[in-house]
Amino acid sequence: MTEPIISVQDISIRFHRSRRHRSLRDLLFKGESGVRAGEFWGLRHISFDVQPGEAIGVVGRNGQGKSTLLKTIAGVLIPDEGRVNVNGGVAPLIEITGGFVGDLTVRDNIYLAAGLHGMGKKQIAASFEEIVEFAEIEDFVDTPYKHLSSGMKVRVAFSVVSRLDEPIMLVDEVLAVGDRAFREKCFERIDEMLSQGRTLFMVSHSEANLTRFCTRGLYLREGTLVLDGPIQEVVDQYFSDSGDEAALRRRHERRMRRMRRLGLLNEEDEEEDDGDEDNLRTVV
Ligand SMILES: Nc1ncnc2c1ncn2[C@@H]1O[C@H](COP(=O)(O)OP(=O)(O)OP(=O)(O)O)[C@@H](O)[C@H]1O
Repeated sequence: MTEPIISVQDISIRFHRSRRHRSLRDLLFKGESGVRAGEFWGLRHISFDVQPGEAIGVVGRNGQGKSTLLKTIAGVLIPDEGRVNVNGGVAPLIEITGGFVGDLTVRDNIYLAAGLHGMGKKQIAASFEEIVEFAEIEDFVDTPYKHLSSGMKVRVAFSVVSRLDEPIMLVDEVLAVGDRAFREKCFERIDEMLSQGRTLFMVSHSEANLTRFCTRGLYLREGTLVLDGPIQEVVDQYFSDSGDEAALRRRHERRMRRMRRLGLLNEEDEEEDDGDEDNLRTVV
């Protein structure tokens, strides 16, 4: 096995319920092993290694630590305990519009964002047309960023960040903002990046997206890693734990359609299966 590109060793992150940011005092006096009143563990004792080129899907219900984990890998959050080693640059497609400046034009923002990620002026100029074209905002390059619609903002940000030549990509649910056609373009771009051997971390609640891109899954519950394994196994466990009957039904229907296409299902089987909700969990 090669050297891991990401190594997460027993990390924990403590949050305060009533303060968005921890104070300097919190950062300096962190000797206690537990949490103080009003604090909780956003992440607790998380460990895993990632090999270059792996595509990892992170699942879990809302508020279980998925974004916190991605932000830690991006270096935006520093763990209170444990260590994270990231051996390569990161293209963070998470909260991607965050670094953009509302009063600056789209053009200036493209130069600013790409520059902050280490692209030289010449390099940006060479990619500028392509970035604008991918985002489909040709008519708005001199418009202040704040006047774009939220979908257009995400397009610009995705277009810039996905152009960065970084070996690690972090993708959060930001893509949910784009329309269907643009989302498909983004997915093609992610496919392209994966085929170049980049490493992917993707947070998603969509089984289709998780199984399309990822081979391995990490399942977070209350800030702890409850399962690290093949993506299908992790997704199955997640949906079954969350009792998401609608998702189970959709998955069941997809499986039936697949079997029908392959000629593995005859009409009698289909009649028997109709409305058999109780069997749903065992079939999927
Ligand atoms: N900077 C912060 N300060 C205090 N609490 C925080 C901070 N960031 C996250 N949290 C809390 O940590 C917990 C985990 O948040 P996180 O955003 O990682 O969840 P998530 O699994 O990504 O959820 P979702 O699916 O809703 O995006 C939540 O309770 C959240 O309120």
